[in-house]
Amino acid sequence: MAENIHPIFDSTLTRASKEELLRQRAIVVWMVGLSGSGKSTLAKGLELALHQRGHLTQLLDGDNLRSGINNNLGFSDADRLENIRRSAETAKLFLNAGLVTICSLISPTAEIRNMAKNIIGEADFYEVYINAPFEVCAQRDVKGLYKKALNGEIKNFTGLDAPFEEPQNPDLEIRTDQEDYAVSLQKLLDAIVPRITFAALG
Ligand SMILES: Nc1ncnc2c1ncn2[C@@H]1O[C@H](COP(=O)(O)OS(=O)(=O)O)[C@@H](OP(=O)(O)O)[C@H]1O
Ligand SMILES: Nc1ncnc2c1ncn2[C@@H]1O[C@H](COP(=O)(O)OP(=O)(O)O)[C@@H](O)[C@H]1O
Repeated sequence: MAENIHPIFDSTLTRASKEELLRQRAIVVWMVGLSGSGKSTLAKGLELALHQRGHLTQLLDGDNLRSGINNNLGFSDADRLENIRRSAETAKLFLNAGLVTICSLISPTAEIRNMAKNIIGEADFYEVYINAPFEVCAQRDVKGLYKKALNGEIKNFTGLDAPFEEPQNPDLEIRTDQEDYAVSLQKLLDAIVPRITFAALG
């Protein structure tokens, strides 16, 4: 626990000043779902579509974060909790810089997602459940991980021998087993664009 620290607080240059500069409202879009459900594909697509509409964005994807800031973490419960804690703290930095911040991490338990929501703040946390059943993800097996996990070559694999608790009350649910990429992306855009559209006050 950090002691004897005194964070600076600048009341002149606020997040609102930065949002005004960027002509957008900042938000954290937190995508939850099994490996292979479509998080990274949709996160990338959403980021590009928003960029093309003139928004400044930042994508934080689990695999990428685990290649850098989280590269000392594995897939135990404790490491996943720390992985999400650091990822949420990182997202909060981008949020406070006024960016539309898109996070795509499995985030497998209610405890983990609540922690992320508490770090970021409920008002700025938009949870999207990218839902595809385990069997569909295993069939897709984009990275060959399901085959390895089912052969016992990977331990603590989400949905197999590590838990995945479905979000009970997400802000948005996308069924990637029932709708194609274009439909899924459009649903995301319909939900997010109004929330980041800048409307000058007064
Ligand atoms: N055991 C196990 N279980 C699940 N996933 C595994 C595992 N080992 C490696 N991978 C790869 O790690 C990516 C998930 O990392 P995350 O940081 O999103 O996971 S978590 O939120 O901490 O649970 C995940 O990426 P996605 O497929 O994009 O979800 C995998 O590429
Ligand atoms: N509606 C959809 N949205 C996103 N991806 C989809 C959809 N339908 C099928 N897919 C496919 O599912 C796979 C998802 O892989 P990926 O985005 O890497 O998942 P994750 O990041 O959750 O592990 C891709 O091969 C993608 O083409």
